[in-house]
Amino acid sequence: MIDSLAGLHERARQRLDPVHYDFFAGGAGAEVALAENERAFGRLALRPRVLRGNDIRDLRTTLPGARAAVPIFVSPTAFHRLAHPDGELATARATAAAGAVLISSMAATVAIGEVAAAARAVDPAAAVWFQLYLQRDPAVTEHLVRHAEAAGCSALVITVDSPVFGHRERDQHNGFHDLPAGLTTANMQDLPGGPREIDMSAAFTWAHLARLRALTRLPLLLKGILHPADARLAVEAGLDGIIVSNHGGRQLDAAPAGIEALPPIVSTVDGEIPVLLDGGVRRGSDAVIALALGATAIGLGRPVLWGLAAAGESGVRQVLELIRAELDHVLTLCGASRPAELTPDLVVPRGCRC
Ligand SMILES: Cc1cc2nc3c(=O)[nH]c(=O)nc-3n(C[C@H](O)[C@H](O)[C@H](O)COP(=O)(O)O)c2cc1C
Ligand SMILES: O=C(O)C(=O)c1ccccc1
Repeated sequence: MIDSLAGLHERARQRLDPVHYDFFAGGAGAEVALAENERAFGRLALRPRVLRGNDIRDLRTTLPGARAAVPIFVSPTAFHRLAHPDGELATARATAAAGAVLISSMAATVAIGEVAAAARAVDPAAAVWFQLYLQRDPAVTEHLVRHAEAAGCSALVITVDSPVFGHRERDQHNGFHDLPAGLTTANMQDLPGGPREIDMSAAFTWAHLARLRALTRLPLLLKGILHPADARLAVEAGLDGIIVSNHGGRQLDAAPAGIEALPPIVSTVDGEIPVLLDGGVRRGSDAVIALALGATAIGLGRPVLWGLAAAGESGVRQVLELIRAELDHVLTLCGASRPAELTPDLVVPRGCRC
């Protein structure tokens, strides 16, 4: 039986240590950006087309380093072994089974080599991307890149919305700072000079990104873009894609919702590179709205964590299958056969005369 996302969320809440639940669920500051991610979808309506002969549908989507069965990616999230003992291995198997793209976090509790191998054991063509924050010590950044390459990752995702770590008041109140004994940030253990902490820095510029560009032939995507001027700079810098995201409301609390930031970015990028989106996608209708506004694929952060905490690999499979089935259903109701047929005129503000 497949649960609703709300059912899986509730089961996850019951099973998780409340401190770890708060770490997964929480956002920065007053959690305005977190709430707005979901609310902003609620302010948009889909204006469907009819009589389009769309009884056969095709959700396949081409992305940098990935031919996905669905326009869905698992957003990078830290510490999956806090949610379930199988951690990122379970997430990798379920994501590969769904034909979605996995973005594995540098803050994973399983090393990228094992994560990618678990995905490929399910589907040899499974796409796994590696997410990293540029590290102040360039030797550490380079090692992470080489580990991702050796693991067979097909793209790198550089998260650029975290010059400093967001202020998470729930974590401060709960005193949550470190992983419990027995869990480690596995990607940070086998590095020059021994284990390192994940390091964030406000000193990075586009010049550092150019150096990374010269370091690897893997496709590079930037995650955490909200301003169209930065999207344009990403195109000019030769990036292979961008992910529009406010980091699930965990960084700048005054940030707009990803879905609100998307349209001007899609205009500026003008089809030159794919524009992906995450934040607040909870329903197939949210996914279709984002695709219609020009996203090539949508990401799921917390829903995957709820599935994982509720029922391990099976729970993540359920989450991905729920969103896929709803996406297909809403696509049908909107008169489209393929994500690429969705156009911005299908999306209108709720409460408008249309
Ligand atoms: C518990 C948690 C950990 C996260 N860890 C990372 C991370 O390591 N790297 C990263 O780029 N984004 C991280 N994010 C942000 C997600 O990639 C994503 O942008 C966000 O969760 C999407 O919003 P959603 O949770 O509403 O789907 C994290 C988010 C959560 C909830
Ligand atoms: O990025 C995050 O939101 C996050 O929670 C995290 C936690 C530990 C290390 C890196 C990121």
